[in-house]
Amino acid sequence: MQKQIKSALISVFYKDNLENIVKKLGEQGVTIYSTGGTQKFIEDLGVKCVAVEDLTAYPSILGGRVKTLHPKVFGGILARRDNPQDLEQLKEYQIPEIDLVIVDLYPFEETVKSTTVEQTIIEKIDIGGVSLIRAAGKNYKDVVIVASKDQYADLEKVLTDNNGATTIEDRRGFAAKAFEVCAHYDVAISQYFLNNEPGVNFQLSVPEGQVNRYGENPHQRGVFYGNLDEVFNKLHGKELSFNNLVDVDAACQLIQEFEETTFAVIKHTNVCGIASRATLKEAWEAALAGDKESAFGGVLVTNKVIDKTTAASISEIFFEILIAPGFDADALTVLQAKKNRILLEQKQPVKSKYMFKNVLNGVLLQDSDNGSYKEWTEAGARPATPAEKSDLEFANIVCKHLKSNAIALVKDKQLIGKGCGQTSRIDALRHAIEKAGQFSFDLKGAAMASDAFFPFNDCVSIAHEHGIIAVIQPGGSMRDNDSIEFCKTHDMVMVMTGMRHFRH
Ligand SMILES: NC(=O)c1ncn([C@@H]2O[C@H](COP(=O)(O)O)[C@@H](O)[C@H]2O)c1NC=O
Repeated sequence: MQKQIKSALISVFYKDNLENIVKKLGEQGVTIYSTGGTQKFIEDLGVKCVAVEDLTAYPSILGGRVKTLHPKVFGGILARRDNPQDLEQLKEYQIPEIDLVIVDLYPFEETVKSTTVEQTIIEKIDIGGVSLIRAAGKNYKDVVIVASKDQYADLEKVLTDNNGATTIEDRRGFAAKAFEVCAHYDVAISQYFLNNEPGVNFQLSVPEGQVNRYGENPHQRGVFYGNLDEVFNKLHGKELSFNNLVDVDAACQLIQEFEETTFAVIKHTNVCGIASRATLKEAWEAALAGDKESAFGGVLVTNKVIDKTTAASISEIFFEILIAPGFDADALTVLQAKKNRILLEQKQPVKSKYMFKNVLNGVLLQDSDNGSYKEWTEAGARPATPAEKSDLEFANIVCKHLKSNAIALVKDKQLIGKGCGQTSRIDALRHAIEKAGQFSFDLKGAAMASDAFFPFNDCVSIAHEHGIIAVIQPGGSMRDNDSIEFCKTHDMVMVMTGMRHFRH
């Protein structure tokens, strides 16, 4: 049923972009009630407006903490227009009906970001505004609720297209958004009180959901809740897909572990090629050489600005996405020659405090795996040489970013073989060795990382057969000694970090 707006209560924090609405309401003869600052804004536009204090016959008190919280306001919003007793009571207490409520809440989240002064933050917890939104949302059958400045344009459209009349579908739509606004607002407040730690309930409210073309597969829906623009400037290419976003995240998480000039190639969240070198072009070539076959259609990432020479070399292969902290202008020209590539300039690191996973009828939450060991224990035949040490450290980081069970084989800061997502560690090693063989890498003198301990000495024994001389692993198996003894008697280095990096 169409309903004409005859009266409105407006109480907004941000007044910008409200002019047209106020003027339209004025032209349409709508009675407007308003609070202090908003009232002044409306009157300055030359539109008539009734002060809420005049409606309630009560002043704004406690420095504005109580201004709209009054039965004369809430009665007019909550009264069911098809309920004779409600209407009778409105008459009895001289309460006018309110058909439209426009609120923009105190900016709580922005305030938390801009100050640590508790009192300033607490004062930005809106009480009256949220109550108005809830009341109008509850009575959506009769009342239109505009709960945020983000909806001014939608209201303006209704006022223009329909001359101030709304359908029940319009009002229900506004109500749905209204409760979303309140829920998000309350989650932000509770996160503040919880110091951003997980509470008793699982609470997360991420605004700005962007619908992906589809989910992991075309028959699945997908939505990204987050703000890509905060992290990247998209310099070229189409919209990122659901799977692209997953890979981009994996790529960023990996590359930010490296300070030296490093290039990596990611496929299905796993790193298939990575190398650190003196120059970017060398790093790129060494990363690609690690597994040229898998690199096809991959996500490429580096921690240095892309120069023209490297861009020309990268351009020779087919890739989906290239992420870098910057692109030289001439490099960009080279890379933009093909339209189907996505080029992302990364503005800031990807920081994620927690990870979530839906399981059974709930959600698992854990800290992100930002941990790294303090000091390793030498447990093999001899201490690692500086070159072995750097390869072991490199391999350990790479392994942390591979799906379990994972093994990474590294030589001269280049990934030369990896096995991941395997159901046994020994299979992961076999696969890593096969990959190294496929691209003719000599494993003699290579370093091996394992994401978790070795339950038997089979892995170190196979590694030894292929010339691998240094091993990094967390340790912690009941039979650690079997692997340790093997290394000791076969002149192999073994270091134990005490920190496992499963990635299920
Ligand atoms: N206390 C109240 O009764 C109350 N009623 C409305 N507000 C808020 O006051 C603000 C508008 O105030 P003003 O019109 O004075 O600029 C809005 O953000 C609105 O959400 C209130 N403020 C906080 O709760």
